Amino acid sequence: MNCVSRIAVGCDHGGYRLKEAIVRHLRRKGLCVLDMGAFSEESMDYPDTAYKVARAVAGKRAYRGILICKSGIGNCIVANKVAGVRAALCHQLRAVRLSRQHNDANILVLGSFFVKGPMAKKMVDVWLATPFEGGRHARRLKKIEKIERMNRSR
Ligand SMILES: O=C(CO)[C@H](O)[C@H](O)[C@H](O)COP(=O)(O)O
Repeated sequence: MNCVSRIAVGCDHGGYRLKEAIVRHLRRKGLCVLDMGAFSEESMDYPDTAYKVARAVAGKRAYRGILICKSGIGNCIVANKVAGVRAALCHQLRAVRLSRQHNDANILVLGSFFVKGPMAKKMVDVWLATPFEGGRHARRLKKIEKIERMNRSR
């Protein structure tokens, strides 16, 4: 099992079933998965797991993260509060590719109300396989990092 490229995965109750399917999919591919919950469909608060996954990615305990809730919106809001995280909420394959090519997204956020099993797995595969293009996009990410530093100093 490839634990060098550990992927942290998290969800709330609304994303639980899809999270379970994606965790199985990743493990079948031989990837090392850090399943940070939720572990049932019992109602819970998405910030709890979204923050754990974001910290795991920002802290380099996972090289990528995947977050799932009903819309994906709340998870994305939480994850992007953590410096070093570039979380992208995607409902289409094209957005998934662009999130990697242009934004070097390190967390993929999915909404279970918008994306179902087979497409979600395809999106994850594309997301993991698509490289960052660098160049002008790297210049823009440096500006985001500068904003993060300025925010920390306030
Ligand atoms: O973050 C969200 C909304 O922006 C997620 O979609 C949650 O899954 C959703 O808010 C949960 O709603 P519920 O009525 O408490 O199940």
